[in-house]
Amino acid sequence: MAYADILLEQKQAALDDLRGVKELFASRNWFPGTSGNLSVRVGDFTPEEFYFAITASGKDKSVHTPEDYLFVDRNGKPCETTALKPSAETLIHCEIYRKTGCGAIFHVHTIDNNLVSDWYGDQGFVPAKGIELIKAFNIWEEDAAISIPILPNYADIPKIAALVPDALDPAVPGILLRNHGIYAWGRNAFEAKKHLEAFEFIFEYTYRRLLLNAAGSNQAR
Ligand SMILES: CSC[C@@H](O)[C@@H](O)C(=O)COP(=O)(O)O
Ligand SMILES: [Zn+2]
Repeated sequence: MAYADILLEQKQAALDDLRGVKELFASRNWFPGTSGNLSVRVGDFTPEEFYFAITASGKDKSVHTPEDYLFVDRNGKPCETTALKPSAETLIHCEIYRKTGCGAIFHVHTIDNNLVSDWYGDQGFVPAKGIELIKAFNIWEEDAAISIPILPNYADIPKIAALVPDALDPAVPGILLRNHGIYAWGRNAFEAKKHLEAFEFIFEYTYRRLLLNAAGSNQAR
């Protein structure tokens, strides 16, 4: 499917999704200092050809302007003539779409995801076990355990993007960049938001659990 074949209504629906999520996440202070980026895919998907709307780079994501988003192709190149630059991290979105065929990807920097990704950075994953919110990933097994992958936070984004395919765990719709933030995705904006919220719950839980452990409060367990 060519970009020209994507209906105006489909593009508008993607922009509406992005606007709603951006406003909500901004209200949670999930975009400090212009950090974070959001994207929603439009039209049909094949790994060889797909398109998505993504936040423009360096914008204040706590306000709405006519210059907040642009459409790009599978290589992260703008589909229409524009002065806007796509997110500096667009290539990571491209790689996640290409490998998973998902419909939306949300990236945020929070204190919790930074601290936890750094704490477990050397081992390359955050372990999570027996936390109820794991069910948000459609994992219903009792006392389930997952590992959330952590990639190094290279300044060179293509170098990070190249690591994405091997880091992906089909059961876990997210990847951390060490001391940077998380990418979470889903089949659509609703599911990507659900997954992101579950990850952030797990990171806050993990952080507090580590503090409790350090305080020796769980010695009976
Ligand atoms: C301003 S700090 C955050 C950036 O370096 C980057 O990690 C980020 O998430 C936002 O980049 P952007 O190009 O606006 O999408
Ligand atoms: Zn970032």
